[in-house]
Amino acid sequence: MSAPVIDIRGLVTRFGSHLVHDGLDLSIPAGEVMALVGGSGSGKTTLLRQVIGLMRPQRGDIRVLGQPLFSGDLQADRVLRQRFGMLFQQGALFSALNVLENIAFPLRELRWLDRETIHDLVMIKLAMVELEPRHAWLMPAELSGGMVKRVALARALALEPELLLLDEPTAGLDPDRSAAFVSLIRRLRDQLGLSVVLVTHDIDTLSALATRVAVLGDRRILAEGTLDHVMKQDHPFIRSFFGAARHAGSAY
Ligand SMILES: Nc1ncnc2c1ncn2[C@@H]1O[C@H](COP(=O)(O)OP(=O)(O)OP(=O)(O)O)[C@@H](O)[C@H]1O
Repeated sequence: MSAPVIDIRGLVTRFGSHLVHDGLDLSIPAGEVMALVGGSGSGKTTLLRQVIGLMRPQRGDIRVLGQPLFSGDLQADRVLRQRFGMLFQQGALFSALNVLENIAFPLRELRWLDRETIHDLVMIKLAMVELEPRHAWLMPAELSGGMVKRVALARALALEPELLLLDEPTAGLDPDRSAAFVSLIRRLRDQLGLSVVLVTHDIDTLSALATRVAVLGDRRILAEGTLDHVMKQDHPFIRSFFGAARHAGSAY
């Protein structure tokens, strides 16, 4: 198996007296699409926030792309953060910036690209997510839910990351838009050779995208492996989450 893109050891997360993760271990191999599932409040989003360095755990080690997070070396931390992209649950676009400026944001932060190059790169990213050049001038409030997700995905891909993290990528989309967004992610993943980690509640999204599944529950990883392997594990959450799929027989 290839080297892990994310390696988490002994993670402990606490909000006041509320213990969310307690000695959680998880290793995600490169090249996989790992779906992270778990009950509401099991700590999936918190885990993603920790992996991108937005939150520091009370205890434990997180290595991303072989590098420790929070190394204390600001330059090394910045370079590491440029190697992964994150799609937040609601897109998290800057509402005062238009589409072009939103996608350009991480490129401008590099401080060494000129205006013209940034413009050209943004147009390439827009085409990658199947939007048109005219969409560059729209404000986030003028976009449909599906377009917000595409713009947020283009921004997450702006720096050509090796690792893409997606928090509920299809939440809030109708079935057709959801299926179209899933096939876009799958195509980009194949074309760009990305490793992907996604949090999802949606069994259709999971079965269409994931090559591996990790189940978060009881403050740790309950099961991890292929969908077939995980579905066979005997745990109340796993039984209820995958129950419909199991009854559907060969559908998954
Ligand atoms: N900043 C915070 N302050 C206090 N508690 C928090 C904070 N962020 C998360 N929590 C709590 O930590 C737990 C895990 O939250 P998290 O959002 O990671 O769960 P989740 O598995 O992503 O849930 P969902 O599927 O409902 O989005 C929840 O009980 C939540 O209330």
